[in-house]
Amino acid sequence: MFNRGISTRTIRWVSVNRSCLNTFKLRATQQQKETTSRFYSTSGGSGGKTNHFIPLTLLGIGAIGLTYYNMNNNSKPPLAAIDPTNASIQGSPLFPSDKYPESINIVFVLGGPGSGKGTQCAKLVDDFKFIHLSAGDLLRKEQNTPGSEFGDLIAHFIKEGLIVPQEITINLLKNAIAESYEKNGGRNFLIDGFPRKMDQALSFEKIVSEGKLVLYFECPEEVMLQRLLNRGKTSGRADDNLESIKKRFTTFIQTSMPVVEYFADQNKVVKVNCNEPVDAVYKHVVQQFKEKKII
Ligand SMILES: Nc1ncnc2c1ncn2[C@@H]1O[C@H](COP(=O)(O)OP(=O)(O)OP(=O)(O)O)[C@@H](O)[C@H]1O
Ligand SMILES: O=c1ccn([C@@H]2O[C@H](COP(=O)(O)O)[C@@H](O)[C@H]2O)c(=O)[nH]1
Repeated sequence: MFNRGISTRTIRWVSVNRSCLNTFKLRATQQQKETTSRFYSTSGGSGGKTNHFIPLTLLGIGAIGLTYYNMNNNSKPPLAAIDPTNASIQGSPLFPSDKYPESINIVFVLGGPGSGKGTQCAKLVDDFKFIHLSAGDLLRKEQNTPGSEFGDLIAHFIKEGLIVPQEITINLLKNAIAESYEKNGGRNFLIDGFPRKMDQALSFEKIVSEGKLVLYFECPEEVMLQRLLNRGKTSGRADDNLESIKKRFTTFIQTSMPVVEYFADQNKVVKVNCNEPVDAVYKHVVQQFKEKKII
């Protein structure tokens, strides 16, 4: 019924050749630099003519050097040609809200790493038969699928605490939702740890379905850090270590919080304090869901 495969158009950039992974790594490094540099970018201030001269000269030399380098390395595809984050996903929603007003309820579950999203989702599944789809779990599963051409790429982004190119994650989610819908019909879906970036939020609603609500767990960083370090003793996750955790926190604040704000502006966010015992947090969640008529 639904188109399962990751479309040719979607993966054209990945199947160019294996050396693409290096380009994505470059892209990942750029993603890190871009977000970090936001802290340092200031407008106006002390710069006079002499202050601009040196950086501009260096920039000019750099541009010439880069052009020369590219001319001699034309076996590598230009970054923009294969950069999936530049590609806007086209298509009509799998579940348009006018056709599926009631049968599909999408709840996005967001919160910092270790805030307890998975723990609370598991309880909602037990009590209310939600379908729980964790974007991180789907990515890890794809990463561990023998022969997956995305395996190395996903592993790299996860270890660096960065957001995997949206096409991959959205297609994994879209397929999982379609599969569940075929099997069970309309249901309440908890989409855990997604959308983590604005492009994902916009594309998902364009090609899958509108999000009805965002359950957002608010938690002090220190609490999340201790939870993750503790989980790391047994989880076997490549990103449950201090270095990756710090990167994940940075990505969350700089890249994922704007998504929460975007949905808050639409009055779709319910906020729950997760710095309480599991059952106390759960009580708040259930209460909020009842108020919003999700359950
Ligand atoms: N309210 C809580 N109090 C104490 N510990 C908790 C609480 N909620 C979850 N934990 C523990 O904290 C750790 C992280 O929880 P969980 O995996 O649910 O977080 P998460 O938000 O899904 O994390 P990630 O985004 O990294 O996947 C787990 O070991 C879990 O048992
Ligand atoms: O939409 C998403 C969701 C997750 N990721 C990557 O996966 C890891 C782990 O996610 P968890 O939700 O903590 O399991 C996350 O740090 C990202 O690197 C993603 O890229 N896109």
